[in-house]
Amino acid sequence: MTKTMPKAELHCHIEGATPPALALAQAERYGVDTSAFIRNGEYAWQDFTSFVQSYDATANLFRDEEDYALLAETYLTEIAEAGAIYSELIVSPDQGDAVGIGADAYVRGLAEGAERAKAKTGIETRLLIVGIRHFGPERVVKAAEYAARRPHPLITGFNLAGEERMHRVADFTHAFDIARDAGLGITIHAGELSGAFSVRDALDHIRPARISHGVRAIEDADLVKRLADEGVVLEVCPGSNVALNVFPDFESHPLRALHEAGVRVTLNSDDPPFFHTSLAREYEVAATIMGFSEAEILGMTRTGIEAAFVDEPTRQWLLAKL
Ligand SMILES: Nc1ncnc2[nH]cnc12
Ligand SMILES: [Zn+2]
Repeated sequence: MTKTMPKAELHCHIEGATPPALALAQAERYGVDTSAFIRNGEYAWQDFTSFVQSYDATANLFRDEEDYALLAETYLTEIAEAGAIYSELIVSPDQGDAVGIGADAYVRGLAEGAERAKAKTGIETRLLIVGIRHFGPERVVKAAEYAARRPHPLITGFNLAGEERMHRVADFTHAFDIARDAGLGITIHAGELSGAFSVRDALDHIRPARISHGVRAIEDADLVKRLADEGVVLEVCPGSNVALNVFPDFESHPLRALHEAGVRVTLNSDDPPFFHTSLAREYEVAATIMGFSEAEILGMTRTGIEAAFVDEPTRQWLLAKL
């Protein structure tokens, strides 16, 4: 039912979108043993900590500008062929530093991949700079300062990801102030690994337009009402949440409850092959297991475009495609 529907996503970590076959090809090229993190053609991990280890090992298979161009082009072409018209990729300047090419070459490569995918398929892409929470507040400030320099026109937003159980949201207000003052769109991972308090902290200290996940707000009815009243958009990633055991199964996932409470929700894939999902599968699960109608799903896509970190002419152009 959802196969031919137009799709949009606001939340995908680009290295987390590496198809295992591409990771294996990169590993072969650089002579890397992948047996610790790829088994039988699938990513291997047991919990959030080992997921991050597998994620980082995969990311480190991309070592020059062209590698990052290939990664972005591969992923964006795949989702465009499945109906995606818009994608926001979460990108980490720390990753450019980790592989020794620096943030500028890293971003240039990803942007080149986005341009190639757009030329082939028409998909529109923006890049959101992410600070990594478990690297600590100082490194996150550095990521925000990098984003605030607006090193590439496709960079339109700032996010905070990583281990949510480390530090408190209030430790990152300075980083978000820097990003907000630079005119970037603001979103933050909260209410995924930690509970409703983390979402409330994000609203109180950061005032984000959107929240990455936010689903554990469901633990607090007053907070759900606040999200609805304030029109904060949740980037919901059901497949990721079930894979990481935030909720035991799709039947008990709160997407429908949040939607019925009037919260603005969108469908996203997070780190698709790590969580045995794809943007197309998220749409299909919403239809077949969660029972959303075609009109409701189209409404979530529309919400995604309304909340996208793009200029107004681009937003209107994307909305006209729905
Ligand atoms: N699901 C997730 N939560 C927090 N940080 C992440 N980085 C990549 N995927 C993530
Ligand atoms: Zn995420």
